[in-house]
Amino acid sequence: MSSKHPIIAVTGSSGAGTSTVKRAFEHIFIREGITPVVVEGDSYHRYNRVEMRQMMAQASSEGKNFSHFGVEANILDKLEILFKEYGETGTGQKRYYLHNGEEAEHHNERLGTDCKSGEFTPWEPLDANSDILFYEGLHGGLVTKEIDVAQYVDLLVGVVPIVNLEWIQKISRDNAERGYSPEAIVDTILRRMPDYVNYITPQFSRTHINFQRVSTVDTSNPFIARDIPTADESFVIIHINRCFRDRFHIDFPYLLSMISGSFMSRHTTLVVPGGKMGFAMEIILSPLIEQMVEEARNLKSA
Ligand SMILES: Nc1ncnc2c1ncn2[C@@H]1O[C@H](COP(=O)(O)OP(=O)(O)OP(=O)(O)O)[C@@H](O)[C@H]1O
Ligand SMILES: O=C(CO)[C@H](O)[C@H](O)COP(=O)(O)O
Repeated sequence: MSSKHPIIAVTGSSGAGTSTVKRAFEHIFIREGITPVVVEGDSYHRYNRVEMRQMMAQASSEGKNFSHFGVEANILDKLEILFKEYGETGTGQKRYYLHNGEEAEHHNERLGTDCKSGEFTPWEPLDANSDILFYEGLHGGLVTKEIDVAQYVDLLVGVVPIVNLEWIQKISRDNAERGYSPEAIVDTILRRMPDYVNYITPQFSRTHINFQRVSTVDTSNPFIARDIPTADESFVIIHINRCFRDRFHIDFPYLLSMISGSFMSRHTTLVVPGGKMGFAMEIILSPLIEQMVEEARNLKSA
């Protein structure tokens, strides 16, 4: 943990809604006058799309499991090094994984490169003089025997819909925005399942705060669902780790009075209507982030 150069990580499975939550954080940063450097977890994949397909075919022919959720398909030792370096000096390098032609065009224009969808941009230095590093991706809370990414994270947030909802969100997004067939997406979910259990879910016991969306409509068969349940068709369960709650003096009675329709289901767990998720994030997280950044600025100027 570094209080001079704080790191915030939003971690969740593919389709969980981490990109959506990232936008909520970006609004907080703009409003609070905070300059972040943003690191996308997908840029720590080890292989580009063509290489990954070759690796998956090879693993499959050997009867092995291989997916983006696992450690072998990613350079998580480098992610750990980035977090350590940023925490110590506020510096480091980043790159982007290009999911589609639109992202490729945007970064090619910016960098004068000719990268294609499914490839990485070249590594580039992080912008100097940032207030915080903001990571969004699959492995912000990862700990294995060899790698410990979580140790450097000052605020670790889990985004975890109930699993049927997560699958509906993934199938819908990958079909509409990434052009994959529903059958191909279900194959990906199945192939990733062992790594999901071994590497993704354990992270949610290390998070400081989890946001878990639960739907109030029938999602019993997520594989035939046509629409993503809307905000009004859901609640969000917000679980705050006890030590973290004490460190930042999180005041549940205040939150209950501010968020209409909210209630406590346990002494560390607040439930809010789905439509209030953005607002809840804002009033819970803004003061914590403000405090972290203020402490960091004081340390830097001391
Ligand atoms: N709170 C929400 N309410 C309604 N829809 C949501 C919510 N969160 C996410 N979604 C929808 O679920 C889909 C997946 O969300 P998102 O793209 O944020 O996932 P992700 O975790 O960033 O996935 P990846 O890591 O694969 O990019 C999107 O279509 C998004 O609009
Ligand atoms: O979802 C992901 C991780 O969250 C991967 O970024 C995604 O699967 C990349 O693979 P492809 O570009 O082949 O779709």
